Amino acid sequence: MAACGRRCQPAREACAMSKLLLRIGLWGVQERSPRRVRQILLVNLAALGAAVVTVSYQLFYLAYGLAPFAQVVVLNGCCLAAYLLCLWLNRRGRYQLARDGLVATTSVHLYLVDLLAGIEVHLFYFTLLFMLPLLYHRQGARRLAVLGAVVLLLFVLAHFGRTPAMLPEPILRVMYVANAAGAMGMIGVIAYLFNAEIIRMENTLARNNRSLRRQSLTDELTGLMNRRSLMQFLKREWSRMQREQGSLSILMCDIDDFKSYNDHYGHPAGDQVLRRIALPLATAAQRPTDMVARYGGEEFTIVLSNTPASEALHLARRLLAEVRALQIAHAHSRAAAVVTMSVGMASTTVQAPGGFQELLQQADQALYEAKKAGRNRVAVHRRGAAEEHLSVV
Ligand SMILES: Nc1nc2c(ncn2[C@@H]2O[C@H](COP(=O)(O)OP(=O)(O)OP(=O)(O)O)[C@@H](O)[C@H]2O)c(=O)[nH]1
Repeated sequence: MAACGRRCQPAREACAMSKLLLRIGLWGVQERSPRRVRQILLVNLAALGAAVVTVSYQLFYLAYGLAPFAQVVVLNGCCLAAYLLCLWLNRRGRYQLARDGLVATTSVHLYLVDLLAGIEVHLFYFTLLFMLPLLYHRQGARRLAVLGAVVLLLFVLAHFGRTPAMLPEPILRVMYVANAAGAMGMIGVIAYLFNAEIIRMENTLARNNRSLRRQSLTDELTGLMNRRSLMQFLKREWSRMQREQGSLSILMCDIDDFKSYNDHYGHPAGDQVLRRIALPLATAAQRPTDMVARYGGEEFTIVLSNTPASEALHLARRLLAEVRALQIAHAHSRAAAVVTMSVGMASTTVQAPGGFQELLQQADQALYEAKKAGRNRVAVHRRGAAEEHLSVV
């Protein structure tokens, strides 16, 4: 129930008020469970509200003359102590007792005040009824219905069973309006706070969902897209290519002799290499329709939409040069004295049969050829008129 979200901006004052109420209602509360915090807040605010109303009445009796209201004044004093006790119980961690004590005290208090002085404070039963589902949300519908029925019964009994009012008509009218306004106001405040809480929860949920989705599509080590998002992207681009009669190229990149790099320099150093190599790859494919993903292990995949084979090959060569230019020493590589990579490339147009899985497979075959031919080079899967063949360039 802490801070207001961005939605509070247009209603800054209202937000400040809810913050103040939250601060008052949760003063000294150490609890973390949101449900428990809501209950404590509600009990504290209701106990404080009841205490304020009771004190107002005590002041009124004091000004008007205590004698005719002696019984009510004593009753008010006892109930005031009980409301304060509820606040104290919450601070001591006796949450259930505080809640039950508040509901019991309020029920009896309202009933007896009406019975003894006929002041129509039973209007506050509306507030109590509104609060019950929020206070006893775990109790089940049946128990809640029973509690609600008891409160309603008390309301009816108080309404028809109260003594004739001891106050003259104009004062009584004003009190009636004040009680009605007080009961409605308290319902409004509670509804406002809970609505603010629902909005805050919704925002948190949406934020968490976005973050989870990002995590499920991203490779943690390199920050590139992962294999799952690669597949989703390829599926989408494949359909787009077919719709728009375009072309698609795939580069499958694999670091050379990475096992021996790990063996000699250690796994953390290997991780660092993966991160460093991810950078030129990510910056190389920058069109919105391009994608770079970590396919798995030390293998990266680049998808280039609407890119003919000649352009894709140019990019592949540039990438090989950029990785070499990183100058990461690799004394145990069979390809060079620095870390290098091999690239397998496959391109297709809409006229070509097969799906994107086939294209991936072709790029993989080309990568195998590049490795076989000595690493640190590009191999292209070419589709001839009569047959397919691979060429290392
Ligand atoms: N540091 C690190 N190593 C990884 C990671 N994922 C895979 N590897 C390592 O990458 C190595 C890949 O080895 P191989 O598939 O034998 O290939 P290679 O040694 O690179 O040889 P060629 O591909 O034939 O050049 C394995 O030793 C894996 O443990 C990772 O996230 N971090």
